[in-house]
Amino acid sequence: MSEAPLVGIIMGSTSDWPTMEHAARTLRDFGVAWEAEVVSAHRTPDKLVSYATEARGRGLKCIIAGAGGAAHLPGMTAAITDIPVLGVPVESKTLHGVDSLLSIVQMPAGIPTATFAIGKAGSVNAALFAISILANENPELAKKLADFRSRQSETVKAAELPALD
Ligand SMILES: Nc1c(C(=O)O)ncn1[C@@H]1O[C@H](COP(=O)(O)O)[C@@H](O)[C@H]1O
Repeated sequence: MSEAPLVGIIMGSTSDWPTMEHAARTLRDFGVAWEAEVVSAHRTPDKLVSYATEARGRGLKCIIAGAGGAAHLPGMTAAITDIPVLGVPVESKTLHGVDSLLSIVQMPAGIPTATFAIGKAGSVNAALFAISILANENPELAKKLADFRSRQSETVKAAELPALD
């Protein structure tokens, strides 16, 4: 039997998966149980309501929501559930994700929605942020996060710049 997911990854369209899979890969690398689904505030509003309403009861500790363009999904999810919602602006073709970023970040006071960088960096960081939320109550996960950070530092310190021609 597979473990019950602790982190839900939702996205407005299958076209967001090349961005959002980085969140899934990061969670998988840390051994955190996750699930991923397409849920759209615009195209499947009833599915959004049921997903967000049931999230806490199903044991999800936070939701990573990625969307592009008029990216209402993260904010609308946060409007329905009070578990943390981490928004990832997906890079759009016409406005390069600035539209997505501004749609997610400018929430009215009272409905907080965390907002990450546009694209892959935001997707990875949303997952690392979810891991740090879970690590508050899970010392084993906290140790994995600390080890990840020190490995990352060592890699950067050991990096060498190319010689000039
Ligand atoms: N921003 C939203 C929402 C929403 O916020 O509910 N639903 C779909 N979308 C976005 O529309 C873009 C284009 O979608 P298609 O590629 O399916 O046309 C995607 O980036 C998706 O996140």
